Amino acid sequence: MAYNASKLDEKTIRMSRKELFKRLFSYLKPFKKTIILITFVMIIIMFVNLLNPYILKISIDNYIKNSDVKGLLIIGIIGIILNIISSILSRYRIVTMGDITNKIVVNIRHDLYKHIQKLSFDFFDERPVGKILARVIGDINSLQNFFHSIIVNFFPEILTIITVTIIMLIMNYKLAIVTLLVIPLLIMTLAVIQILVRKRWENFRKKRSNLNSYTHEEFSGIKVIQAFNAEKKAENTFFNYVDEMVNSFINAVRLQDFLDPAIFISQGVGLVIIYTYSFNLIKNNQLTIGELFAFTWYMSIFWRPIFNIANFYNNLITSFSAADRVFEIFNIKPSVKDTKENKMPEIKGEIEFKDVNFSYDREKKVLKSINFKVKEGESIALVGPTGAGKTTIINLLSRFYDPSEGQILVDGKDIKDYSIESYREQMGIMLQDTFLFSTTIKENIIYSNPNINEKEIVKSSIAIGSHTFIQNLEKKYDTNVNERGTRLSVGQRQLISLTRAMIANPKILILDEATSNIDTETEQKVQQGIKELLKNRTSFIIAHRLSTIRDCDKIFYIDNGEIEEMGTHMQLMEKQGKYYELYMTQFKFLKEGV
Ligand SMILES: Nc1ncnc2c1ncn2[C@@H]1O[C@H](COP(=O)(O)OP(=O)(O)OP(=O)(O)O)[C@@H](O)[C@H]1O
Repeated sequence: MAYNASKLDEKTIRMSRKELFKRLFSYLKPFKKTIILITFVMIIIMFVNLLNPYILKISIDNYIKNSDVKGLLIIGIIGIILNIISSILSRYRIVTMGDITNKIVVNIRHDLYKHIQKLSFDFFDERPVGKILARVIGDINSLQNFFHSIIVNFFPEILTIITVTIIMLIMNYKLAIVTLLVIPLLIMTLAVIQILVRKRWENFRKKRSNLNSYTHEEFSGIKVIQAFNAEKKAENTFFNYVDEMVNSFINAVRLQDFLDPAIFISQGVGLVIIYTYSFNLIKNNQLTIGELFAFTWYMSIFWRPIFNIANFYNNLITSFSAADRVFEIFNIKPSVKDTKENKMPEIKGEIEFKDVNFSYDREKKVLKSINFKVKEGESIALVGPTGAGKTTIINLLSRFYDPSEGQILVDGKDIKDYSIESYREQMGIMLQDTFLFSTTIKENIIYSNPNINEKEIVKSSIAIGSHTFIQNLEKKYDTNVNERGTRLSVGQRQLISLTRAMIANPKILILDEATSNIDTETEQKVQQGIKELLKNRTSFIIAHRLSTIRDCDKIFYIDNGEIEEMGTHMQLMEKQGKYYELYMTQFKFLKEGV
């Protein structure tokens, strides 16, 4: 838990190779037919490639040796035609494979995006957004190499190695066996490098993810950095992250660079063995010159796929750590379980919390035995000190989290038993963090109800009090608000966000500090609008300014995760308890302030 910091390396859970391959290969299934066609094309290409040395052998042993120019010409033309066909097919194969690998990567990214969207708040609590981005973008891009290598290189190369080995064995089995002697040594070297390198690539990905997360956070908080003249400090931290990433990269690459020399040495040793051994065979007439030329050509055809497979192997090792990171997220199930098939019927609005306990981190209890029942259409205010648990009650009612213990009933039904979508579409939620998207005001308002018409938008905006300032903007409702709505003042953002919640026409309305940043004069107007819109809906309002919630049907005073007092404003004032104290403090403060 609680891993949400750029500098903390993520813990990745390694999957077994079998499981990884199973998951990766499942993405090849939709392209089965094209892959079969491509494999067929590849076999033709391979056949032509393997024929070339044989054509050379015939040319030398049959035509050059006997000075048969006509025969040489014919076999030359056949060779050229075959190679032209092979080149055309090669081009087709490369273009088609590129297309397939791109599509596969799009599919994985799409699936991952859809999956992450369904994950519950605790998933996002536990990791910085930058680290999620690193997986959705960087790690998935690395998988493209894997698929490209596996389809473009791996299968045809394996096929080539097998066929060339058979040809070499048929041509001269003694020479072939001698040639293959170096292979076990090579495989052992590759295996050792693989074991060591995988860990280093894993480390590189973690460092890259940290850098991603830090950069994302720094640019999001650039105003704070500039306000506190902290550019230099931020820059130094940034370069530390870059250094860590570069070092981890060099560490991995250094080890991986042993792969190529290992292959070169094996190939060199193989050639020396062939020439030494074939010298005696030719002397004893057990091998012709043409056969030797053809054999060495086959040898080079044999080593080319080994090089390519080693490259593929490189990709595979780097892709394993990327795949681990991608599929690890796929394995995370939303902690808030969705009962998709069970649609929530139309909500009337009776809400009951039955012995609800909750903890974000399974350690510290944030809500303790919360019990209350609210009638249909009532407005409830949640008040109390900072960190008391007010937003947490709203989070549970909105099903952003599920209670650790107890039940939340709406119209007598446990909300856990119904689909989240069918439940939330009957709610209007305005969160404390008024988040606007970088699009127009209109798009932001209709986010909760895309089918609403212009007239309704204006009507709601007038009721909430956002219409006047929107009319004064250069493009009115079509004005772009910039990322997170920075084009608007904080109060204006709240008004837009409030209009968005209202436009959802919800049965349950939740307003968390809806008017905390709006000036007193506008607020009075907004209060009137809110009052209108609260009619016929059950609503929960969190407010620190108590003047705004005096008229609510019930007020809950929350402290330290418990409901300490409950009643109307008048009842709680008469009781002269904690609510009374808070109210009087604010009242006195305002009076003195005035
Ligand atoms: N995502 C989270 N992960 C862990 N702890 C959390 C999380 N959100 C809130 N908390 C903790 O839960 C407690 C209750 O927080 P909550 O946001 O419900 O308080 P609040 O009454 O709404 O406060 P405020 O009036 O300041 O908004 C606090 O101690 C807070 O630190």
